[in-house]
Amino acid sequence: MPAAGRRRVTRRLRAVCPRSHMEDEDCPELVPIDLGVVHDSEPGSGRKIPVTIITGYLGAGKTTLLNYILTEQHSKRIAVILNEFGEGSALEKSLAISQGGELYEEWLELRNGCLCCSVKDNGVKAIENLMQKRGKFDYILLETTGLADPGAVASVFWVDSELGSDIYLDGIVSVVDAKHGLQHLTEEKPEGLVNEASRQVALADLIIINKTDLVSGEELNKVRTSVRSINGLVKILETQRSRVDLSNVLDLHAFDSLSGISLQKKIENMKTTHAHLDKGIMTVTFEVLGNIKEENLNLFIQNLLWEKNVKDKTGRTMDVIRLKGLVSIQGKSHQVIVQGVHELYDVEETAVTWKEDEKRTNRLVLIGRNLDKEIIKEVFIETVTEKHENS
Ligand SMILES: Nc1nc2c(ncn2[C@@H]2O[C@H](COP(=O)(O)OP(=O)(O)OP(=O)(O)O)[C@@H](O)[C@H]2O)c(=O)[nH]1
Ligand SMILES: [Zn+2]
Repeated sequence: MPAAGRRRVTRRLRAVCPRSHMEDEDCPELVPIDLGVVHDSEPGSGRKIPVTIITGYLGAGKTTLLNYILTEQHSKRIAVILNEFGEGSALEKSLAISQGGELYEEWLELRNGCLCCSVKDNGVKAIENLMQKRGKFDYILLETTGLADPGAVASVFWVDSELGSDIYLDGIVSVVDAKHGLQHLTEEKPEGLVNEASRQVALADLIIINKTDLVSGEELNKVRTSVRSINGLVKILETQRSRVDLSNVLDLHAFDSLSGISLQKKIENMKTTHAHLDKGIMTVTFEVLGNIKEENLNLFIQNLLWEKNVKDKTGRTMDVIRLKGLVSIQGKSHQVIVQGVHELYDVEETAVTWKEDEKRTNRLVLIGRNLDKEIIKEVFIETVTEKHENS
């Protein structure tokens, strides 16, 4: 039984991948090839290690950002995981650990290769095992390949807190190339697939538009507008050589209840969505007053993310990539935050209480395709006001 007021729902059979080794319970082991000095592993410290995913299209400036963080941040022992973590085939992973401005690289062997899908929790386990051998890191930075879907990688790390993992997902940072970003974002994929660049922007908690030295103010404006039209919630920074104030990148707590306060501000400041010309990804937000039941909220989210039976006017399935919300659950004095990535979602109480004179309300933000705000809002109202019997 999940602890009261805290619930992570994962539907593993659906949420993972079509491969056949789902039954395989073997844990891949990250093996440090050079077993050098073993550091204190601070037993029993109970401290959880944040993981920041750094994504962005080919050549956007991800590695430049990583290197910048490693040179700027001396006080933390940062582990950097490079290359195709989370993708199927590679047997070796390079893992670089930085300490005191020096970088140690290690090659890691994955015994049974696949870190994605079935082994998703084991991927985290592998890092935990390594920390046991090598001492704890303070922070983990993970660079995905330019064509990766960060949602899949995020799912690996957004693990059930009840599993007692040492690691938590802190945030997703996407680097966008100021010069070529627009071209990547508008690229048409066959069969109406979402292009990778848009997906990376949709999932991001922070966007860094990099290489601003290569574009005019007007071009930069276009990229910014395009990014904003996809993700109405994300913070956008503009950089050269990915030089960014690190407090904007690290410790975002974008996936836990601590983000409740900043989420509220962001939702309040969000401009109402403007009409969209393209059929790409966009952000919609709506608000419904009153208290709702948690079971009805679950039903709403599951219809959207799992059953995918919410359609737009023309019968197309609404495809939600990212979901965030602050809701008011009946009988709970605290605001509740809802988070979703692909088919995983989480409902968690925040530290913020509803004030006595405050109107109880539910605000949701959805990022995805074929989203029709009016229809979603209607479906939400229907679902939360309907009487669902307890069996
Ligand atoms: N002009 C300019 N070049 C930059 C800037 N930032 C990075 N670069 C260059 O762009 C190239 C790609 O940068 P990387 O950091 O390797 O990009 P990446 O996203 O890690 O690339 P992949 O891992 O290959 O997808 C390098 O040659 C960088 O030196 C910038 O702000 N301006
Ligand atoms: Zn790179």
